[in-house]
Amino acid sequence: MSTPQIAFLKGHGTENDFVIVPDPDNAVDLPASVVARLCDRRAGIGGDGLLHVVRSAAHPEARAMAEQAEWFMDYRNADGSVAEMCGNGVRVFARYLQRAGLAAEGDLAVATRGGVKGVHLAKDGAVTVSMGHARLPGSGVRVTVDGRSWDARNVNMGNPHAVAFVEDLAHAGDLRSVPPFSPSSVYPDGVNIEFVVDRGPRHVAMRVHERGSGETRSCGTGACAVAVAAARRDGVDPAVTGAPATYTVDLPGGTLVITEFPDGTVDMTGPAVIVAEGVIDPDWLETVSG
Ligand SMILES: N[C@@H](CCC[C@H](N)C(=O)O)C(=O)O
Repeated sequence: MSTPQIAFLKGHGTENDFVIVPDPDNAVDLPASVVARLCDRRAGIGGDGLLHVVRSAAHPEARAMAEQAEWFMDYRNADGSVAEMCGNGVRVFARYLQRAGLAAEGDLAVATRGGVKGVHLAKDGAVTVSMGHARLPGSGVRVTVDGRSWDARNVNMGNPHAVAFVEDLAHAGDLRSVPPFSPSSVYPDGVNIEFVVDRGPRHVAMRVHERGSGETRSCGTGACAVAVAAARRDGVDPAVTGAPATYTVDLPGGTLVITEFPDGTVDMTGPAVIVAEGVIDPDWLETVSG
């Protein structure tokens, strides 16, 4: 039997780039090995991750959310591993739905492994995601790169982050070749690590080493974790002041604006772009699926 043709798109949010595979009925088999080949920048299409677009009702992990959100973002990292949440991914996912005529400008809900997220597609092209609550479990960790080490704050945005304030972003070294953190009891499933410097009042810049993808040019959940960690470091807690706190976060691939509200929820706003679409060559797919 010949392999069926599978459509894909390519998109990015602040240069965190994704292969998008629309598959409403959850009919496409995407084992980790195939995802890793599709995300390979030389032998595949290339991406920091893959967005498998499935109707919630058709996916066992999302069926319970189908009443609240028609579409499920089945997110995979570039190495094929599964993650709970991807902030830039949700924005690009929503942009794809809009482009495909499956969502309109305004509000929609997207199911993720981290729960249902509210998304707003604005007229000016910006996309805002209600990311839910940031959790800051007490335990900190130590992050070491090239002989330098820093205390890092443990922030959970549905997925795990360790946020380290450094003197210079260059001190994070070559994050492509040096995984800066080894598995520990604090993060048995691995962790995303953010390196942060100040740029001005409520304005920071960061680099990130993503679990399952290596250094990327942006990470939405990471930017939220950084904004919340920076606020606490600055003595700002919206739950105490009763006023929202907004931080601007510069990343190598662009800028994200993060607001934490008095109820502890976090909104993230940034761009989302579709750059191409095509068809995966069935012969190639057969060789990598083998
Ligand atoms: N790039 C994403 C985060 C993707 C998941 C992450 N690598 C993990 O394993 O938790 C974002 O924009 O949030």
